[in-house]
Amino acid sequence: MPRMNRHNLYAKKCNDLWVSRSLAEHEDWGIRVDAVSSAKSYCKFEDKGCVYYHPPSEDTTSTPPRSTSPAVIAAATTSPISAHAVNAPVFVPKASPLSYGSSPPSAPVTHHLASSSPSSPAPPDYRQSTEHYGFPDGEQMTELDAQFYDDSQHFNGYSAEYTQNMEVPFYTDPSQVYMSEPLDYHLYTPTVPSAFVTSATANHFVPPSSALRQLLQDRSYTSRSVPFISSNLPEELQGYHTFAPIDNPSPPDRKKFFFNFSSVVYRATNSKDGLPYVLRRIENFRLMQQTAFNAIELWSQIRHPGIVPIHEAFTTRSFNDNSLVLVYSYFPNSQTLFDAHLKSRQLPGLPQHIQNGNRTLGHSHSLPQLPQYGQSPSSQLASSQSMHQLQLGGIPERVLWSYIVQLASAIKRVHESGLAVRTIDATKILLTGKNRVRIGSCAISDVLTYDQHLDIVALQHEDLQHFGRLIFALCCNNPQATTNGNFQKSLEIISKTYSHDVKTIALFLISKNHPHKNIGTVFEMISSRLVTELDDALEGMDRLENEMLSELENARLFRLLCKFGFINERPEFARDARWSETGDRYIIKLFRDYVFHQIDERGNPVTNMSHVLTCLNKLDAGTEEKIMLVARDEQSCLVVSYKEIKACVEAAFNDLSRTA
Ligand SMILES: Nc1ncnc2c1ncn2[C@@H]1O[C@H](COP(=O)(O)OP(=O)(O)OP(=O)(O)O)[C@@H](O)[C@H]1O
Repeated sequence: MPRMNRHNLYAKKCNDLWVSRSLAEHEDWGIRVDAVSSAKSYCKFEDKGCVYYHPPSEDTTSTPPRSTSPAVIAAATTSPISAHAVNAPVFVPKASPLSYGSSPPSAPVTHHLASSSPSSPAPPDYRQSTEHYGFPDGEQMTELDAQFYDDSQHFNGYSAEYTQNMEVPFYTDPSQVYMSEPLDYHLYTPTVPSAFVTSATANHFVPPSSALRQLLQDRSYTSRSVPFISSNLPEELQGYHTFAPIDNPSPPDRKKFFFNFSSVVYRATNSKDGLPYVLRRIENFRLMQQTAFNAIELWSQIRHPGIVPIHEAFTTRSFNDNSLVLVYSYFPNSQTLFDAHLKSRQLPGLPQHIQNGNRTLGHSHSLPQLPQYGQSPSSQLASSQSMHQLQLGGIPERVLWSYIVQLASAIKRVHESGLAVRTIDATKILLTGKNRVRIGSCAISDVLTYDQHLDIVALQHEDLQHFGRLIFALCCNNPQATTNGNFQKSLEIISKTYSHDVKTIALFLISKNHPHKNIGTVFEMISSRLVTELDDALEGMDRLENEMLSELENARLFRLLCKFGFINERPEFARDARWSETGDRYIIKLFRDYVFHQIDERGNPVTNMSHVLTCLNKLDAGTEEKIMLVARDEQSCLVVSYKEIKACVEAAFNDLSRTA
């Protein structure tokens, strides 16, 4: 004997518009019904032991003559349940052991739940009094009910894109009768109309919605990935544990950026806050005086969107040498500008993952890779000028100006703090998001040269020169664009492929003895570009706000699910039927079954997220819509509104909270 359809969404009445359903049900029971020939069908086994309810025969007087027209059959078997059809009386199980409770998703009600107010002193035991909520045979839907069910025609505030994704029917066969549950706009936080903030197109700083989610997933995956634990690394060091090297080249390729000291970068987790950090270790450096760390104090006060924040520094012998370790914020999946723009072009033909060398952490290999942050998305290829710039190996001018503005702003902050950056180099500037750059490895040079008493103005001049060299390198796709006799050729490339303003600012920055050379003058020169940058940044902010708005729903539903988790099946009340099986809690239990434990006509679990989302949102909004909840023994059912269930959930939760 097949399993009973305990929470079937359809009324199982062997008549009328339920013909396709009843046919299936009969087949379930091994009884063939071969006489379905009209919209007003009949059951051939009505008088031969059919287990289903058959309405009284007076109905048949108004039955139109049977038609054998295929069109009529199709209409009868494929049309979704209509408002009128829902009006038909719902099967109320009598004493027969073979009768099944049935619950359409929303049932017309004329009998209301007497009282489910959380404040009622003694909630009724609904299991004992459910007859009141059944439908007497032949009861008709009121005009009000009909209007109510016509609600499905109302405006659906969700975008077509969303509903397409979410409204997956419960059953695979679309011809089956299923009352769709439109997502009602007032149950949700309305999103900003796409005419104002489009989420499908890329902003200069924010990729399209789907790519943004993927990007964040990838970052989160990288942050949480369990690193390969090397036996050479300390297990614990100054409150950091789980060390993993990030993308460090093997010794022969390793450059000595910091005054002939080589450095290694690790990711490690801080025991205090549990967050991942980047630890840059300067190998074989012996710090002689504590005063060298004064620079760290100054740098740690600088908070700027264009600078990787430094947190602390310490010396250690845990790596079997004298090492200096500086701790920075971790930006998962970031790349250096060198890796993003210069390295890949230097080795044409080699796949990126090979060019990336022995990358250990930093990019999630097992997840599909997004286009690299800095590499040109199609929107950046729009102009033929950008195309030309890319063909020649440089980066699109819009991206270049974005980098110039961000880096200039970061340099300005540092110079105004009386410091010099000293790490303006493609290998030390990180691309941490779409067209977002941050200067990394700050403060190291200051610690390493703490005893040299260098002239800060000269160092700031040097910063600007390095800035100019970086622009040349990015435009010409050549890290040595200004050295080794390449300067004239590089200048020609810039003149041909970029605007006059790029050439002017690049030349100004690398010039040696310009009388007014400082970061303030740089800003005067690039002022016209700031507006575009600001506009794009603000537009990106709107986009992100909009993305966040759609996530607000998650919090609502999560809170609801938590409450269900607290209330349902509490072990300490397992034997206390008065608590868990009566009143509010009983309704909540049945509602939980209604939401999560639906089964289809074959007895298979229905795992339709759309149904769950719709129900939970209606519950959270506390709508007046009524649903029929069927007891697990299928001997009784309740008709309650979402509003009443909401009150039950609140009451039960408050009840628990009070005793907590
Ligand atoms: N704060 C950070 N967050 C995330 N990743 C970082 C951070 N700082 C550096 N990295 C990553 O660590 C890796 C190594 O950085 P490093 O500065 O050593 O680059 P490099 O190109 O190997 O330079 P060098 O040749 O000087 O060692 C780079 O892939 C970089 O993206």
